[in-house]
Amino acid sequence: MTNYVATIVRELEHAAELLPEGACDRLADAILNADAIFVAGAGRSGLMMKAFAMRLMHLGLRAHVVGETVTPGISPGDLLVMGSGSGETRSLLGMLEKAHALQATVAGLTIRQQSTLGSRADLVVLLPASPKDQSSGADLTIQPMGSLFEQMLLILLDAVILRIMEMQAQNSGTMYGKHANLE
Ligand SMILES: O=P(O)(O)OC[C@H]1O[C@](O)(CO)[C@@H](O)[C@@H]1O
Repeated sequence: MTNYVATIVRELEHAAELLPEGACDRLADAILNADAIFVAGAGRSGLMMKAFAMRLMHLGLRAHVVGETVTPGISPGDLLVMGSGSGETRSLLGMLEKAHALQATVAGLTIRQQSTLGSRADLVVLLPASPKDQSSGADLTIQPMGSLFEQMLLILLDAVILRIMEMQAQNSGTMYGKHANLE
């Protein structure tokens, strides 16, 4: 019987080796230079972005999830971080244009530089994976649709959190003080 867990871990190790140099540093710098950080993504990609926003909040940063009822408007000096494997998810592209019109910076985490998100974001991090239609990168994964992308998104963003912790001399203890206490 195939050990699927081991197969997924091998896919992740391989994809991690293909990650562009300095991706974490560039994202960490953009986050620390922003007044507030907004995150957006659809479906499972969106869930990974929400997990990231939670850790940004634990770091004491002003983090918001686009679409939540309590999310304020974006302003100049803010950063919108979007995760989309295809880089073409329609609901996200409207936000990208709007954020630019409002003079916010956009960071895009996607697979293809030639996608709309990859070509229009101010800061682009390319993740080696396959988009949901598996039109490219299918040799990297046996998993369905965008699963490898979504896993890499979570791992890369967790690495960005570690980088910010290092830059700010924070640790799990300082962050745990901001953990939800009404759960
Ligand atoms: O990451 P993308 O290309 O924006 O696509 C998001 C969509 O893909 C999925 O994550 C499925 O792989 C859906 O949950 C979601 O609708």
